[in-house]
Amino acid sequence: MSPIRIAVAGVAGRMGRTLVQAVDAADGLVLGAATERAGSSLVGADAGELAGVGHAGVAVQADLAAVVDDFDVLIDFTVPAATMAHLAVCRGAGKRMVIGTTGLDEGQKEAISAAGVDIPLVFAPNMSIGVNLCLKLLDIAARVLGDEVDVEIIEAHHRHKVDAPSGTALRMGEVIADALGRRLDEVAVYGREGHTGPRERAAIGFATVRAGDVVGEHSVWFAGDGERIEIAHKASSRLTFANGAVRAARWLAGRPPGRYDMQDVLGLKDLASV
Ligand SMILES: NC(=O)C1=CN([C@@H]2O[C@H](COP(=O)(O)OP(=O)(O)OC[C@H]3O[C@@H](n4cnc5c(N)ncnc54)[C@H](OP(=O)(O)O)[C@@H]3O)[C@@H](O)[C@H]2O)C=CC1
Ligand SMILES: O=C(O)C1=N[C@H](C(=O)O)C[C@H](O)C1
Repeated sequence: MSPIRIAVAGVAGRMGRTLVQAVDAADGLVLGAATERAGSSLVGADAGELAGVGHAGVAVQADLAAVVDDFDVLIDFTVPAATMAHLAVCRGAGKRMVIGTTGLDEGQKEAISAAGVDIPLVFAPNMSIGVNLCLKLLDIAARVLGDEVDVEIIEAHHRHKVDAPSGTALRMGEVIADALGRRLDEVAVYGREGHTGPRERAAIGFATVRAGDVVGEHSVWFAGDGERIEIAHKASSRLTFANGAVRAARWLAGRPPGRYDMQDVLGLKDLASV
């Protein structure tokens, strides 16, 4: 069977380089193309050398459309505007996509859903198995604990991260709000300062830390009277996300068009809930 040819967008970024390492280590996958922002000094460099895995024979391109015949699946962990441009190219050319970019607005998320009519794509704010298992655990915890507890989501990331709260924290909030029959946009409280008054019972609070080289940490509190449950995940290597993206790229082969997420890839939607 011929290998699945992967394109990595934003290949000079923290995730871009890690994705090239993960593709290099994966059976049945080969790096077919790599892109960077137009104007980057790294356009033209060898993508394998950039990622520290040796010469790959894949020169970094500024324009995804120019290399559209060189890949089967695009893995995109970049910035929202770039992801939207790449989505248009992939939709037009019938290419599959794995999208990990966070910080997208509602219109951009709708554009991803619309592209899912024509191409199969996986879109998830966190590709790690552990976080996706936590999403399932959060759904169960919220259904069991109901309105008896206060829910607070605390996340920490490295100093370079540009969006807050993290896409993962927001997804955790959505899962919990859905389980409790609440609307996240009505109950979310993003940070607190000054004379806030007492806590609203239905609120779902978010707290954000940006510091040092923290890869990604999420902790959800379900705090009641007399006890507190915490469901927490700590990523210590970006390979956990990159390996999840590689798994998603493999899973997409032969799928009909649709917008999927990592719960689909991992088969977690089939697990019984409470
Ligand atoms: N879903 C998941 O599991 C995970 C998601 N993420 C998300 O992935 C995204 C990237 O994170 P990270 O790697 O840390 O960020 P980086 O800033 O390190 O990487 C982003 C890269 O994209 C490049 N880029 C910008 N515009 C374009 C363009 N038009 N074409 C090609 N490349 C472009 C940037 O170039 P330049 O710097 O020159 O502008 C940069 O090299 C974030 O949204 C983050 O939240 C991160 C980890 C896990
Ligand atoms: O920017 C990051 O680094 C990460 N972003 C994702 C998010 O916003 O949830 C996932 C991961 O925690 C790392």
